[in-house]
Amino acid sequence: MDFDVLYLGSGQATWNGAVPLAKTGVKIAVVEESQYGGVCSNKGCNAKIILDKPIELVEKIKALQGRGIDGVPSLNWKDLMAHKHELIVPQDEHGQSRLTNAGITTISGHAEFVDAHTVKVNGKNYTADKIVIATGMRPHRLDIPGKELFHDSTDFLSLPDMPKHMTILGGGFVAIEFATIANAVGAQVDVITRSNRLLRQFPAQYVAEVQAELKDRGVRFIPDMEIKSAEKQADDSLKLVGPHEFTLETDYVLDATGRIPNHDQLNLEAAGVKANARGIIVNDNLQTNVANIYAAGDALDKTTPKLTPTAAFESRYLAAKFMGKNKGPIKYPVISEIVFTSPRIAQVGVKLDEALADNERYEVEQVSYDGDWFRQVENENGAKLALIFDKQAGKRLVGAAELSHEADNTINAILPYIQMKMTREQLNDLVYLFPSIEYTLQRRLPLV
Ligand SMILES: Cc1cc2nc3c(=O)[nH]c(=O)nc-3n(C[C@H](O)[C@H](O)[C@H](O)COP(=O)(O)OP(=O)(O)OC[C@H]3O[C@@H](n4cnc5c(N)ncnc54)[C@H](O)[C@@H]3O)c2cc1C
Ligand SMILES: NC(=O)c1ccc[n+]([C@@H]2O[C@H](COP(=O)([O-])OP(=O)(O)OC[C@H]3O[C@@H](n4cnc5c(N)ncnc54)[C@H](O)[C@@H]3O)[C@@H](O)[C@H]2O)c1
Repeated sequence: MDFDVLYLGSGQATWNGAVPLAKTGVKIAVVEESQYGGVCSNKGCNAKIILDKPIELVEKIKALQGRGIDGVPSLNWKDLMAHKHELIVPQDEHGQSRLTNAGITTISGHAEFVDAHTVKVNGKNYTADKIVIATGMRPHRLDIPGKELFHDSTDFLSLPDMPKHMTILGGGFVAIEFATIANAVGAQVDVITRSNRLLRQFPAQYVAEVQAELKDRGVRFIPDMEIKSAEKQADDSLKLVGPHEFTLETDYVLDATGRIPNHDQLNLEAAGVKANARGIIVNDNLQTNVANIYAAGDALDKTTPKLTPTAAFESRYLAAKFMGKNKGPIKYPVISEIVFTSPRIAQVGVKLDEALADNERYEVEQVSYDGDWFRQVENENGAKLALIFDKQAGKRLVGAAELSHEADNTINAILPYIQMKMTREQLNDLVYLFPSIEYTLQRRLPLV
């Protein structure tokens, strides 16, 4: 065999485990057909947050007008994009050197199975004892006439000029985060959804507040609408056509209707690996139906969220298994999620909507920050936190959700309490900085 372990794809689901595994002397190769480091590093989370942060900053400055700050700075898309390029362009090279510095062989090109132990790249066969499929997902594209006129999240993250009128199809993470960004830098934004519910995985009441805020800022929502076709007009604008004589003229269409796994391009049949439209099918050891082939990250058919931290967790789990350190099934910890809207919505553990629907089991404490002096330092109105307690487990804290500009920090602070099932005594032994979100939470959390 050429290698002990061959990883297909170089994203979070690969390098988090492959790098420490290589340091134990295991002979590893990674095949990558695009940019090293995968979607998150090159055309996902990192690029998005660079464009988002200045927008959050301006929102915070707006809230302090007349409270010590006079004047709102303007956002400049071209410079913002140049700043993004400066930070993101080196990620590809950095992603490759992170692997080679650990002694991993990198193979650039498209991988396809030849059999269960052999993968072909650029016409050359490579054999390995174990193979990990970590090939992630790509944007789903609507299959309608005129679809070639649409753009995806990767295009948006490199847009040289912000169009005057942007139309976004979909109501998920990408649609709403990018609507927030495009609106903030001055585009007229329309969001077209096939239902009337955005961001299904987040609390309905918080999503409604984010949607109302976006409407106030000028975003138009067109619910219950499925676009049937698109055509280019003489003046280069685009015309979208829907049922009941619906038409809309726009300058740019972002198709944000989800992501699909890349396994259809792996010749899985040659290895006999089973998959479905959601991803590669694995058991609770992340092992496919073919004993020496495993899968991790977005490539999986899984119910856990397809996010960077879950891909990294799975990658570390497999590496520990290959080191012989971990023989049991994967045990996911509580998982936190955030949508980078403005304000943000973040959550961890048991979901708020589920808790509200089951008051036999859960007790929900709704906390408003409007009367909290520390959270009013930035004059943020309407920020709120929900704490979810399990009545059947001694009223233990099992979930939390927050709507605020600081939701990421709050939920990160609450996560260890839930994951570690911390008691009041253990919590009292933590001496936090003052003033800080963690300090305020420490006093507020009624732990058992
Ligand atoms: C716009 C956007 C924003 C996001 N923001 C966030 C966020 O804020 N927080 C968060 O947690 N998650 C976010 N995500 C999700 C996150 O990017 C993914 O969950 C994460 O990248 C998954 O890592 P992965 O290693 O499983 O897959 P990927 O990062 O997709 O890596 C797979 C790699 O495999 C390569 N590949 C595919 N097929 C082949 C082949 N046949 N041969 C060789 N190479 C192949 C691909 O080129 C790719 O580099 C975002 C995603 C997008 C699109
Ligand atoms: N903040 C974050 O953590 C973050 C940010 C961006 C993306 N992501 C990850 O990336 C993945 C993809 O995000 P996304 O926004 O592309 O997908 P998504 O699944 O969140 O949203 C897809 C949207 O498109 C709609 N849709 C699907 N098919 C459609 C059709 N045929 N016609 C009209 N609408 C249709 C869905 O109803 C949904 O509103 C998610 O799994 C998410 O985990 C995470």
